Amino acid sequence: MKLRDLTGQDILGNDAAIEPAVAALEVTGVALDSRAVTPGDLFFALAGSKTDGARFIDAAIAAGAVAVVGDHAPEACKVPFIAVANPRRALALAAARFFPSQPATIAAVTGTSGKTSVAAFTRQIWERLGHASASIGTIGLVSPKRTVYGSLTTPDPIALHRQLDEIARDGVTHLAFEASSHGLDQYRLDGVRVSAGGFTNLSRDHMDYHPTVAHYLGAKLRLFRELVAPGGAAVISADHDCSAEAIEAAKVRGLRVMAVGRNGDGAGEGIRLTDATVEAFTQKLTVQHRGKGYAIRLPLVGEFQIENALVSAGLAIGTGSDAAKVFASLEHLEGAKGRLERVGERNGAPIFIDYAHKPDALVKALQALRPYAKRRLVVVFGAGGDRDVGKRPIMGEIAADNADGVIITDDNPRSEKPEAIRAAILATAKGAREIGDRAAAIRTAIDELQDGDALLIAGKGHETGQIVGSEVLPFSDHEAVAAALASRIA
Ligand SMILES: CC(=O)N[C@H]1[C@@H](OP(=O)(O)OP(=O)(O)OC[C@H]2O[C@@H](n3ccc(=O)[nH]c3=O)[C@H](O)[C@@H]2O)O[C@H](CO)[C@@H](O)[C@@H]1O[C@H](C)C(=O)N[C@@H](C)C(=O)N[C@H](CCC(=O)O)C(=O)O
Ligand SMILES: Nc1ncnc2c1ncn2[C@@H]1O[C@H](COP(=O)(O)OP(=O)(O)OP(=O)(O)O)[C@@H](O)[C@H]1O
Ligand SMILES: N[C@H](CCC[C@H](N)C(=O)O)C(=O)O
Ligand SMILES: [Mg+2]
Repeated sequence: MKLRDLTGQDILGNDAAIEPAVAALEVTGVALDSRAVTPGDLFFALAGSKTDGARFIDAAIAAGAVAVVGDHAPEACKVPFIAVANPRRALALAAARFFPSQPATIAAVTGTSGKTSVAAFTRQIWERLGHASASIGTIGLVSPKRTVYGSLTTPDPIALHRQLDEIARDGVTHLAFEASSHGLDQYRLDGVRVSAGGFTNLSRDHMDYHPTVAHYLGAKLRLFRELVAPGGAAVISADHDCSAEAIEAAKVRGLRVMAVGRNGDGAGEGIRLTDATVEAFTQKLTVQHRGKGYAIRLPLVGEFQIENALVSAGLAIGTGSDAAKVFASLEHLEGAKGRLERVGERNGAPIFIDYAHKPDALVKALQALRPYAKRRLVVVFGAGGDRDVGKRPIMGEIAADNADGVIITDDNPRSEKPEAIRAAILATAKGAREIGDRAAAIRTAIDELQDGDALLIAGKGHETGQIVGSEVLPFSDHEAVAAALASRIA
């Protein structure tokens, strides 16, 4: 591929004038990290949160980079340097050129909570309707031919576009993926041909990264303002304070707005939830779409899963699937791993693993489990290190207010002192106990369960490791529960 194919005016903007000899350079790859450069690559020097990629230009050239793209030229550069106003966006668009195939139908979902669930549900709906379907997000890539564990919710643009190209060539026609606020803010998903965008909700999260809530919402709304293709669908949960702003952003772009939820547009394109009742571990729903009523038995615990299911249904309908078939398929949904997942019971008390690691999710998870606790509702949780410190006391208070027994333990301490993280939560979690060792905390909570209790183990969901310092130690809440239950039986 020639450099000009990756750096057209549409990618670089009008201020980038490239000499013909440079434009004709042969480029064999794109790279955003000097340590990953291979000979023939075009290196993108990105200013980041920890360091500046411009510091690694010489290292990239030494590794074989044939040209460099960045926003400010270094004093001396041994290979052609192309200056652009927005190197991150240029990288994503170049990556889309380099990895050109994409599934024909792509839905992206954003929102503080529910993205992983919506991506998984949308994939399952399409699958049931006979489409070769995949999802990409926090739990990695799930597709018919390959399943790859992921580390970021929205992968970096090179990894993302490479995966899109691979799955499209595998025959995947339908993809649902998660658009995190970091991903949107860092232009990781630019260049993806998004047919429909979904928006679940907005609550406190990532205040270590976004300077204000408005900035956080603004990042999420990039999905509608800039990324969903013209004429595409915007499926928006209508039951939140920010719903009107999201709907407005989509309308301004001329997208097909589908408002879903209790305030959804049941007479028109959206989906209105008209009734919901809990029945054992399922929920009976009635919904309305284009004026027609549908009854659905959703096989999931947690009121919030209704929102996720309706956004998913909207994404499938908004990309052309038959409404009646879509609603029928909701009866077969399986929750994403570690999302209010019932993993066992002791003395008749159900044990749930959930990924609630932010305040709103913790409230919702505890409220969802209240009907299953005739006696005590117990929660075991902590908070991740090197992340928003402000959420810790808020989550402590939520646990104290919404549970009858609270054990504060470690999540992923990362570079922080685990006892300091626990102390910040304990400060507001009145009556809570402290057991730092997560396996021991889970064991203790399970040991104490009696008939009529319910246990929530929150924060790590599907995770298979615990990040302590820079090490990832093998750890899974699922395995810890299984071990605790086995030790009681033996
Ligand atoms: C804070 C953040 O979002 N950082 C992301 C960002 O890195 P950065 O550009 O800020 O990195 P940096 O370390 O400052 O380095 C700047 C540049 O120098 C380059 N470099 C650096 C060192 C070197 O030797 N050579 C070199 O070229 C780096 O590759 C980078 O391009 O861009 C990188 C490439 O896309 C991401 O991998 C990286 O994610 C880090 C690993 C991360 O932990 N991100 C988390 C916070 C995140 O993105 N989470 C979201 C949300 C999850 C949720 O919703 O809860 C997600 O989508 O997962
Ligand atoms: N629609 C929702 N409203 C409120 N809370 C939710 C909703 N959906 C899920 N949750 C809570 O958030 C947790 C994470 O859900 P999920 O993984 O689907 O969201 P996510 O947006 O992908 O989160 P993350 O950004 O951490 O990857 C769940 O375990 C549950 O506690
Ligand atoms: N994508 C989120 C996941 C947090 C999960 C929680 N277990 C923690 O470590 O804080 C993050 O990286 O901020
Ligand atoms: Mg997720």
